[in-house]
Parts: sequence; structure tokens; C-alpha cells
Amino acid sequence: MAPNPRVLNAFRAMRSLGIIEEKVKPVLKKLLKLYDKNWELIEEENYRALADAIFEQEDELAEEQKKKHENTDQVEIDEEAQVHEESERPLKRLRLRYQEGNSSPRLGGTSLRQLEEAELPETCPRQGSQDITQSSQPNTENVRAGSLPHSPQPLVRNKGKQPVLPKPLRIQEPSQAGCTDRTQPFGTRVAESDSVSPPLRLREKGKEPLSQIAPKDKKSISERLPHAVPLKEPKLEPGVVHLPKQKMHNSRSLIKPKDEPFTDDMPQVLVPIRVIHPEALSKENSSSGNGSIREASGPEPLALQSEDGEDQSDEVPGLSVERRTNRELANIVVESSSKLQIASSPSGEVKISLTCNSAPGRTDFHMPRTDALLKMVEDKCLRSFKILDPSFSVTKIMEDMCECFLVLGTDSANGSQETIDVTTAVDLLKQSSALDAMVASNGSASTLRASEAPLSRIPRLPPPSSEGVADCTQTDKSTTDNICEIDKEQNGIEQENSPSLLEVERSQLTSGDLRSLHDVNDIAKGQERVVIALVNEVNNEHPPSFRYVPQNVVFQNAYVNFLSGSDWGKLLFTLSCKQCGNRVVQRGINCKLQVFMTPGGKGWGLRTLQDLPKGAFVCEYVGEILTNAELYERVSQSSSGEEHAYPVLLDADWGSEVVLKDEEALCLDATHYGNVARFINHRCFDSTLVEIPVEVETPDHHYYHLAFFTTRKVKAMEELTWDYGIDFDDHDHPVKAFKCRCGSRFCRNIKRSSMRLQVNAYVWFLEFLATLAEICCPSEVGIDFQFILYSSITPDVEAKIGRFAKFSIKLQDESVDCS
Ligand SMILES: C[S@@+](CC[C@H](N)C(=O)[O-])C[C@H]1O[C@@H](n2cnc3c(N)ncnc32)[C@H](O)[C@@H]1O
Repeated sequence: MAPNPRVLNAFRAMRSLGIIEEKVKPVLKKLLKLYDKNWELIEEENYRALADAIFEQEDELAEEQKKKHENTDQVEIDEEAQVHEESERPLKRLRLRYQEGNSSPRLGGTSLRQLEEAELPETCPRQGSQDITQSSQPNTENVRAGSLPHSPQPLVRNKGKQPVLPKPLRIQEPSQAGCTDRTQPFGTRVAESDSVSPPLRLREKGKEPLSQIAPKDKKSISERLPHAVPLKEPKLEPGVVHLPKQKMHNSRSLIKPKDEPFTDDMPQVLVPIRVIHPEALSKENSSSGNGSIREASGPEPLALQSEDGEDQSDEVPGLSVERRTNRELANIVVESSSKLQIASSPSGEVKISLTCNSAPGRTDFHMPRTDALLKMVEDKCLRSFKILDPSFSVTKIMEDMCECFLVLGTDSANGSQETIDVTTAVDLLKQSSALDAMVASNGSASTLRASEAPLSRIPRLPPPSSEGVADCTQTDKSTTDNICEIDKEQNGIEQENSPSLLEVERSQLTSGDLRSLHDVNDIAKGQERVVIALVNEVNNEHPPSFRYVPQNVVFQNAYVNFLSGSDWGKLLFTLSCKQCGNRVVQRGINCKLQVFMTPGGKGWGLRTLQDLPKGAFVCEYVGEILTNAELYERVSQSSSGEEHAYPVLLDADWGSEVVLKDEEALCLDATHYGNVARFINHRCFDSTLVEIPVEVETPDHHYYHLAFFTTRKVKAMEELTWDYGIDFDDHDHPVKAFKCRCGSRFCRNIKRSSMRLQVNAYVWFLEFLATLAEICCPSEVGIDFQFILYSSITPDVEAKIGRFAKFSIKLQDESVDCS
């Protein structure tokens, strides 16, 4: 009998991850049984469930073996335990989470045992309710999730949530007819003087009572801070964008993007992130000028340098000893001259090992080097890991996954040694943003981290001071020409407090750039692939004061976890799901944009100079990564909300029962440091952009990027807008929302008659249902929704709803009670 092609495909998929058939077979059998032969569940996400189940089984086997070993030699136990504890801790913690019924919202993170316990129909990742909340995305044509009648978010998040298997992203880039991914909204600012601008608030989903995320005994930042923009989920072309999970937000929260990352099950090691800056790959040629693609002239400036390496963990309340230790370790590793080796033996075994030699001459990291710490590094890092099976090929994976011109080592085909010196690897890595992402987001424990050392990382900023950015505002305002001079003192302060930051910026800017804060011909000062001009044809307002950074920067205590694991299989598998989204975001802005003074009183805005297709990546929301506590501090210290109109909360603890403290939860504040996204204005309805969270460095939920994608075709010169999700009726908010001038038909800031509101609510609801049906019931499944529409609904709304075949619409001359 001919082999089942689906089985063969499964084998093939696993083979590409380095898993041999012998290992696949039993697990596949089991899964098929569990899933009642529902192949789709197995095939989803490039066989993620299968791969995870295999990995899980391997882990369990290893655990068993370890136990056996422990029983036979008690003496060895102690030593072994010491050695293994560090690397295994994350896994243990992970399991603990599962045991506690915490997150693991995805099938991918579910063990076989769990699968057995689970009721398949319930856990089906395609089940409507989960996917719906996850993916309902506001869009011109579809429901604005934010306006949907969501039920209140339970206090305990995600408990009982069914696993959700995100579909692989299929990204289109603007240059190639569109891109996709996930973005995130942000804040508000006082455009005119009629209101105080609140920080960007969570996208309020209609007027639902949104859940309290904070512990009862303590007001979280989201409660204390004013308006924030809630995350809304894009509903782009089915199959094109993978939509993040959506959560309810406290209407007082700042923006909290939700996503359903792929690797809830991955082990974590808490170490400071050392993000490899996405180097632009090949630069595209073009003419310079407004919005044009910048012509490449040599290598892209290397990105931001890392934090200074100070033992800041000590300053961070609540940081565990483990975390500190890992931070120290990481610093030490970076500090040392390290050698990363990836090798495959003739028998096919692949090993990754790191050797660390103290480099006494180096002074660029401030972490004190002590013998004890170095010893720890040696104990815990100088190990080789058996990684994968014989069919695993470093070269192939790297080439396949990163589409880069990286060729690792030699003679992989004949099984001889492939060895990459870390320096060589780093040089090569610099040329591949995708590979950067891979290393950054999944670097195997302490192994790959070493390779980051020479690369750029998220810079850590000194606290803002009165002489710092704020002064620059003054300088900026007083400048009459188009250039805002940087306050000299600011530089001095930064130099003193954070030499690394200055160094980073120097590496990014020409000496001429260093002198100017804003160049209206290119506010990005050459840091983006494109030139972004700023024009003001409306009034005399000067360019705003902030420092342009193309990439997020870390402020003070913000602590970004670096998820890692010693399992390359997991690493690569995860990447295979995420690479597209990450890559498109990391490549940076690729379309022609312009900052302009809006004629409608919204202040500066952002527009496109070229037609954009639906689903095109526009830009990332870049700012300072702060803890919520730091943001609160900033906001409470500022006299007006205006200067803090740009923060966005990251939903750092979604997918977990654990409520992060304000000292741990993160947000992005583009007030002082930001990119072009800080100019994107709010629009209540029919906004052109949607925000999508993208995990680039780490698949945990603590930190991620926010990327903006178009929700529809956007014409050249159209303003790019985003629904901040502000509840303009929330008058209890500590900070009053700005008066919305979005001008959209369904502006939420316009007083309407109750009848009108009722109609609006009803329309929103219908749109929601339509989206829901579209997402969870693809065409092959019919849902016969019967709607009775209020007859005064305009023909275009009717058409919009009517286009979903699943809906049959009946018009009546009766009012509909929307409640
Ligand atoms: C993230 S900033 C957007 C850029 C801002 N317009 C500027 O000039 O820098 C958010 C601020 O812009 C203004 N804004 C954004 N959308 C608006 C809208 N629809 N109506 C009025 N003001 C708006 C508000 O002052 C808000 O606090």
C-alpha cells in the first residue's frame, strides 16, 4: 500500500527540524489517536503540535534517564544537580506553569499527557471563540474589535483558555505588494490646547467594563495612568496575517498589545536581553529625497549598543537572585572573549559549545569580573549540548530560514566538522537581519549569547533629567530654522551616565547628524532605509522635540527577558513560524512616508507618499522600554499630559495568571526617544493602520515589538491613522482625553442621539459577528446568522455586512434593541 502522503509530509517536516522518522512515528500515531485522525490539527503551523509533542517526549525521556542516573550514583547527583540546575530551571519552571494550569495557551506548548487529558473539540485551536477574540480585527471592512461587546475579562487571565495555534504568518512587504504582521497602537497628545493628552491608552473595546489586571491591593499603572490605547487586532486578509490574541483591557490601561506568541512552552532563562540589531540587508537603491528609499552606501550603521552592563538588577525591585545571577552571567559571557562552535560529527550529532576565556583587557562592559563569576560561567557555559539528530544541518537551516547568503562552515554534506568561530559568525550574522532575529530571539542559553557580544543590542538609557531631553524641547522650540540643536548638556549627561548610549548613537549618526536633532529633510537622520521628510504647510509650528531612534531603547529598570533554550529544534521550529513577521519588521521602514502638519488640528501626522496595499508593513512603534512604574513616575511628575502622549503599554503578562508588577511590566514611551510612528494620529473608525505585536527577540510575553500594518489599500498622500482605542466617555480618567478630530463617520467623541448610538452599536456588533464568522467558519462551513437590521442603516453598511455570505439580512422597519 502506498504510504499516506500526509504521513510522508509529516516526516518531511520533522526531518527539516532534524527529527528522524523513528522518533516521529510513535508520537504521530499517538497524536492521530488523540486528535481522532484530525490531520489538520497536526499539520497546522507547520506541524507544530507534532514537533512539540516530540520535544516534550524527549524531555521526559531525558528526565527519566536523569532520574535513573541519580538513583545509581548519589554522589554524582549533587554535582550533576549543580551543573544542570541552571540550564534546566527554565524547563522546570515551565512545567510548573503547566501544572498550575497557567498559560500554555497553545497546543504547541502542550505535552502529550496534556493532550490526552484535553478534550479535543475544546482544545481545537480553530475553535471560534478563542480565535475570534484573538483575531477579530478592526478594519474598514471588518469589525473593530475594540467596539465589540466583549464580555468582561476575567480577573484570572487565560485560565481555561483553549490552546490556540496561530497560523504561520505570511508577510507581504510593501515593496512586494504588501506585508503583514502585527502592530500596536499608542498614545495621545494634545494637539491643540483644548485638552490634556493622556498617554496612549488601551484600545477600549467599546464600552465594556474591562478587566482589572492589577492586584486588588495595588493600583497598577494601567489604572493610575490615564488613557491608553488598547490593542486591536488586525483582521487582514485571511491567511495573510496571523492575528494576535486579543484581550480585554482596562479602559484606564495604557496600550497593551496582545499576541499569541508561539513559544509559551519554551524554557526561559532570565537574562538581560542583548538584542542584535537587525541590520538592513542589502540596501535598495533609490534616489534620495522625501520618502525615497535611501541609497545604500556601504554597510548599514550598526545599531544601538547595549546597556552598559552595570549590575542594574540590584536596583530592580523584585528581581530574583536567579535573575541577577543570569544577568551577571550574561554580562560575563559577553565580556569574555568567547568562542562559539557549532559542530556536526560524522555520526551526525550536532553540538553547540561555547568556550569562554577571560579577556582582561576589555573594559567596555562594566560588570565586575570576579573569579567566582568566571568560574560559574565556566561551570555552566562550557558545555556541549547534544542538539539534534543526524539529519540536522546547521547550514541548511540557516540558509533556509534566513534566506541569507550565509554559508556556515565547510563540508556539511559529507558530515565533517562545521565550526564557526564566533567572530566569523558575528560578521556573517551582521549581514542577516533574519539571522539576527534568530540568535536574538532564541539564542540557546548562554551559547549563542556570546555571539551577540560584538553586535548591537538594545541600548539602555539614562534617566531623563531636567537638563536632558526636556531641555532639548526648549532648544527645539526656540530654534527658528528647521533644525533643532541638541542640547550640549544632554550629550554631556549621557556621556557621563551612559557612555554606551552615546557610543551607539555615534555609530549610527554621522558627526554632522550628531549636531542636529531634527532635519526636516530626514527626521530619521539616515537611520532608516528611507528618507522621511517633515513638512508643515499649515502653520509655524516647529518640528517636535524628541530623539529619533529606529529601534527600541531600554530605560533604566526595564528588564527584557531573553528567552532561551538549549534545544535547537524548538528554537528553529519557533523561528520557522515567526521568521517572516520578524524579518519584515526588522528590515524596517520600506515605504515612502512623510511627517506633515495636519490641517485638522491634530498636530503632526504621518502619511504615505505612495500607494500601499492592504497588509503592508509600515513601521514599528519605537520608543523607550520602560517599566510601567517608571512610566507612572514620569507621567505623575510631568506638569501636563502633553509630553507624555506617546506611551504604549505592552501586555507583559498576558497568557499567564501571574500579574506582573508595575515594576516588571513594560511599556514603550516615544516621548523622548521614538521613531516615525509617534506621529501616527488616532482615528476612531476606519483607521488605515492596525497594530500587531511581533516577537523578535524573545518569544516570551514580556517584551515584543509593535508593528503597524495597513488595514486596507491606502492611497498616496493619505494620512496613516490608528485607533488608539480611547474611551472618550470615560470621564473618570485622571487625564482627560484629547478632543478627537479624526473626522470619521463613527467618531466616538461625537455626541449623538441615543438612537444613533444604538444604531452604531448594532453595526459594530454585526461587524464583529461577521468577522467572527469569517475567522472561525471559513467558507466550507456555513453559519446561518439571521439578522434583522434596523432599516435606517445605510446601504453601505448593509453591503458591508451582506458581503458575508453566511449572513442573511432582513430589513424591517423596526428598531432593534441592541442591548
Ligand atoms: C502619538 S501623538 C500623534 C502625533 C501628534 N499629532 C504630534 O503632533 O506629535 C498623539 C497625540 O496627537 C494628537 N492626536 C492624535 N489623534 C488625534 C485626533 N484624532 N484628534 C485630535 N488630536 C489627535 C493628540 O494630541 C494626541 O495626544
